[in-house]
Amino acid sequence: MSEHFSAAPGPFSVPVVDISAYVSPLASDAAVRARVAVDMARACRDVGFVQVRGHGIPHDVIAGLGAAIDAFFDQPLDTKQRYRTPPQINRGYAPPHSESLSLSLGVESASQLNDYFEAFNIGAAASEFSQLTLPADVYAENVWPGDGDGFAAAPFRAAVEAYFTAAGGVARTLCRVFADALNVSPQTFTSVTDHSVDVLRMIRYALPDGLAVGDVTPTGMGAHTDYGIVTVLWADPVPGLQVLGGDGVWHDVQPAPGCLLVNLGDLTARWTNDRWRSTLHRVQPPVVDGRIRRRRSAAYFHDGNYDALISTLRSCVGIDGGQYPPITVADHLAAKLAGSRAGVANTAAGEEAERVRAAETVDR
Ligand SMILES: O=C(O)CCC(=O)C(=O)O
Ligand SMILES: [Fe+2]
Repeated sequence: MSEHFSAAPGPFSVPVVDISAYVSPLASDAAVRARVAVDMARACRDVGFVQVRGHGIPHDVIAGLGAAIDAFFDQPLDTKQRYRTPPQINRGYAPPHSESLSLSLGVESASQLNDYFEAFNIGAAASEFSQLTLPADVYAENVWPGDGDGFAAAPFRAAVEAYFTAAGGVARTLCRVFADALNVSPQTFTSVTDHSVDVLRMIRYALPDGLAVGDVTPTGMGAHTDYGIVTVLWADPVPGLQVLGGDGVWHDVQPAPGCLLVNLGDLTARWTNDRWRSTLHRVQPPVVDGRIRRRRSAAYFHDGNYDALISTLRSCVGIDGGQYPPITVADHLAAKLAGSRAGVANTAAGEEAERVRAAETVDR
């Protein structure tokens, strides 16, 4: 049976799904979980973004992350630069313009005012998997900042690690929901995520003082799709994130109160033969009197084991066959990161690049 995978008709909105029945499965009813899975399936099919409520991350862990982000980024640029790593290592400090997200799709950055976000990345390190031999670049060791003027290293690390663990738990819970929503065994996910390439990217959007913006709208982070299985996003509840709807228009999206934003990545789109969407998004914080409103975010990327082979699920192939050849997580991530971090345009993303160009003509 073939299925039509176009966007749902009607106005754009990001559905809210409460996953608490999966966070505490022993205290919940199977019928309630089944309802959650149905709602999740619809959101993944129609939008590719979900407002996730009932995720179970304690308020103080989230508050600790916000304080840690402020503490690190408030330091002088020279101090932050000490924690830079080579572009192929997704760890440590990334100053403004060091990543070009639009190049991950093969679309050149149109302006110097693009990709002005700064980031600090941590991730799953090879030393945490002593029983496995993992590549040292993909599973790079973390670069933790030292004490600085007014910056205390130990509480920063404790807060960031606490959030990393909690967000990883949410990503794994989501995979249990996804398995039910796709009617596949939970092992479909657990078998490719026991040493998942997970990264937390903490981000701050700020324009350099005195920069003349003119009538250009700067883009904090260029249009892109995420690369992996699923992304769990915490963000300040202010405008900036824009999601490309099935209507070809960019829509502003903010986290709803008490919710984390969750979006699917390219590997899930490949797995499901685009039955579920890896949705294009970008960040464009509004400029008021030459200044942008403070915006912080933290994206937890759950990308799967580097050596996992992602082949379209049998139930999603349909009569036309799958459109994606099998690919390892490592090969897929390498092509994407070569674009965003090393400036080599990804030529394998023609369809997404087309959608970005089409939306740009609607924009202006
Ligand atoms: O800052 C945001 O809200 C989104 C960040 C994002 O899309 C990413 O890091 O991939
Ligand atoms: Fe993203």
